[in-house]
Amino acid sequence: MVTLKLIITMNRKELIEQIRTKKSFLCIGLDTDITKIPKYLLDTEDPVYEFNKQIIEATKEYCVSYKINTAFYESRGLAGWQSLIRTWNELPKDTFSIADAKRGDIGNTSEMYAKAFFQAESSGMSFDSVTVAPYMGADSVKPFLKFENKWAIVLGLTSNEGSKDFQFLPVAEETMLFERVIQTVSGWGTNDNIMFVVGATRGESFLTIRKHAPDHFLLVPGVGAQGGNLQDVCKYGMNKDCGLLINSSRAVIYASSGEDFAEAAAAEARKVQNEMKLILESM
Ligand SMILES: O=C(O)c1cc(=O)[nH]c(=O)n1[C@@H]1O[C@H](COP(=O)(O)O)[C@@H](O)[C@H]1O
Repeated sequence: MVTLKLIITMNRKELIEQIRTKKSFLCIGLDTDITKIPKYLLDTEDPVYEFNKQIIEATKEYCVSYKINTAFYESRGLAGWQSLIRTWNELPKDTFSIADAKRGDIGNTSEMYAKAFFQAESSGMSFDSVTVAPYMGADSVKPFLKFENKWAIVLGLTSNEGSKDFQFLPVAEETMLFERVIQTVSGWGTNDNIMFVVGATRGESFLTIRKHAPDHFLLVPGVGAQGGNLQDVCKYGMNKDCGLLINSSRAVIYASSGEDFAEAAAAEARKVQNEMKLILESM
């Protein structure tokens, strides 16, 4: 039985304050694969939760956000959902929480997905935000925007190779599909309840994205294991409020496969935070 924590949401102003206070815009991804965690943890009741708890404790001063990729939990059935709920419960109040579930369906189904990640009374979890795929259009995204103080983080331009299959297709003269997505989705909500995912591997495209979404926060995965460049992302993607949450998952949480995994994760997070501090100071 999991005891629910007091639910406190984080709005845009509070997120910006956290970035200024911690001098960090790092989001740590808890993509916790049970086959990759140190073997000694497998003797505990909930190894994935135990791993996450130690990672969170060791890294919380260096980041402003945690992103839990739900696939790593859903793939383990009931035990995985329990690890997910317990981990959500451990997330510090001063961090912005992201359920990276990439949901989106017809309206009444999207509403159920929103309840699954936002409404603790029904699901046991209340994340600040959930990642949403926009392919099914307005009625699939808007249900996520009906929840007060909650955010939809909509896929804009993704970091993977396959992003070239559709996202760069021209839909009008000098307009690519990802641009149309960002222009249109921006009109469905505000920069207080919509962010966009933009892959760090797309450094050159941040200028284009900022033309369409100058004030929105961007969630930027792809630094670390996928090789995206932090300096380039900041150069082209930052706005006056910082406007970026940079995610790193594997490079932080698997910095060591030994019993020192939490200290190694802290050292990696500190290294990225130090770089971010210098960038913020030079803004
Ligand atoms: O929405 C995402 O978070 C996401 C979008 C994207 O374009 N690329 C991408 O890598 N992600 C996620 O970001 C994380 C990246 O993990 P690392 O490559 O290990 O840092 C994973 O959870 C991915 O699912």
